[in-house]
Amino acid sequence: MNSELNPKAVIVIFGATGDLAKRKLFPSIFRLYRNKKIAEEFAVVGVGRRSWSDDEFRSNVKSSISSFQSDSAEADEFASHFHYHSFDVTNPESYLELKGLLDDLDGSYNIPGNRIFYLAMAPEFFGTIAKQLKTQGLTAVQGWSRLVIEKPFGRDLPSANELNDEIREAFSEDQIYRIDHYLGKEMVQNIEVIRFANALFEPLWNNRFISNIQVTSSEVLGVEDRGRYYESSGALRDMVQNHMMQMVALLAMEPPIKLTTDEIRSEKVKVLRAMRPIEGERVEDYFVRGQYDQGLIDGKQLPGYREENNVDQESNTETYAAGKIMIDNFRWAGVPFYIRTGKRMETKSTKIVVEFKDIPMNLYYNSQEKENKHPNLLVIHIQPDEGITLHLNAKKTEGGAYTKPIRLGFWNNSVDTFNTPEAYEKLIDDCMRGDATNFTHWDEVALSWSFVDKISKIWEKEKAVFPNYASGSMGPREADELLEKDGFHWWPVTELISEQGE
Ligand SMILES: NC(=O)C1=CN([C@@H]2O[C@H](COP(=O)(O)OP(=O)(O)OC[C@H]3O[C@@H](n4cnc5c(N)ncnc54)[C@H](OP(=O)(O)O)[C@@H]3O)[C@@H](O)[C@H]2O)C=CC1
Ligand SMILES: O=C1O[C@H](COP(=O)(O)O)[C@@H](O)[C@H](O)[C@H]1O
Repeated sequence: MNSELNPKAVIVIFGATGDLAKRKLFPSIFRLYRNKKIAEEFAVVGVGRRSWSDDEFRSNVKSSISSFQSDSAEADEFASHFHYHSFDVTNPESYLELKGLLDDLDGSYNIPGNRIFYLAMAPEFFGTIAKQLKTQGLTAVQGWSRLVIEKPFGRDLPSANELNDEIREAFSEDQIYRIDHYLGKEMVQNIEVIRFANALFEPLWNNRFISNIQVTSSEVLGVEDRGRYYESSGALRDMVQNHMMQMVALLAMEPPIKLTTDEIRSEKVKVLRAMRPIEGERVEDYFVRGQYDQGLIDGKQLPGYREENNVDQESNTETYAAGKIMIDNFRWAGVPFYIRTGKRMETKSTKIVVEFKDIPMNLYYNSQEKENKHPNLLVIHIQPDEGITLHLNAKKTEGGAYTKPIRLGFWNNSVDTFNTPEAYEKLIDDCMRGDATNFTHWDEVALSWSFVDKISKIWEKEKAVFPNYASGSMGPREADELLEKDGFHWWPVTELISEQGE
């Protein structure tokens, strides 16, 4: 792992007048600046078509950080590092002007030619920008050049391949940082630590002791103003292909021989290769889709997906997906990894539940005392609360040989609330330091698309009976049946918390 501390660099944000830049990128850069994680000599160049002046751009930056700073001198100093350059990225001539600006900034901030090109724009522009950056000489610098690419990375394997070929003409794989913001989340990064730094878990982390693993990422928000994008995506492409599969890979991978980018990625790739392909008629046995209907959340009546802006009234797009992933290798043979994700669900929550098998003979359990049986669970709370709870059995105080479930908990929020870095902050920091561990390698992207494409091919061909779950629920009934037929049930995310949690 490369970790150059406090590197000096120019960050060029393509799409700097957009939503992502304002909500995530500027606040993250500000926190890095405040925590002295970037050198004082840094510059940010924003690119967009709008004809903003530097001052207009800087006031947009300042308004994006206003919620966590009140010192206007500090905000002014921070914003003074930001420069705006208006141009249409499809116009090749404009890149030479940008080059001139970057060279000047290198000189005035004493930056040794280190550049991050952050593409916070629609993917149709990624190939063009990458090509122009190379052909117009913006990457021919003394320092390093890195390309950060936002999602979506294609909408299937062929389109992802095409996009990859385009950007690979200008940047090598080790210069490309494909963002999966879940990999920047504190507790997602903690999966490896929980597994590989605890003598308690790793010996049990296999099909002899684990009965199933459940990964839930539920959202209360609907599709909001992203109907156009979402109609051509759906939950499978939007969440499963990237975030859900990455979490499964981290849960299932073998211990890497070293904590280096290549070793970790190589173990994740092996998991993705071992995933049983789900195709043809098997899709309905392994995967369930849903689309939200109207419903009540927090007392508010909300519209169904088909009534949202830019959504077809007969839309066949899924806003919910659940599935059973089987990893056909020695460690995991026979252990289902259940995943589910959806919009307009009961609660916003991302959790992993590792359910352990019962012990060979449980003295405290008989058929009359069914409620006594509580499997051991390890729950990794990813968001909104961050922590771990271990569900065990202890003696019931009221006499008799009865047990009661107890929980041992660790809550990250209560230790480190303010300082827990936001996902984008960590990822920008990693990229500045040249650490690509928490970004996805092309091999991971390709294998995930290959898995997901087989399912979407069937779903696109067969019209679903939608809508099939009410807003404010936990998804369609078929998702419960998916587990019931294996003798399991979803652990309700709202009941897995403790008083310290959500
Ligand atoms: N917003 C979010 O929360 C998330 C976004 N993403 C991804 O990030 C990317 C950006 O999303 P978002 O910020 O929401 O998008 P927006 O639509 O808000 O912003 C698009 C940006 O692209 C610029 N732009 C568009 N066309 C051109 C052009 N021809 N030349 C120069 N600039 C252009 C716009 O500038 P102008 O209007 O001034 O021309 C604007 O700055 C997308 O790939 C999206 O999928 C990923 C995860 C979350
Ligand atoms: O990538 C995406 O993620 C968000 C959910 O992210 P989270 O960090 O809030 O869990 C999702 O809303 C969006 O549709 C998707 O594109």
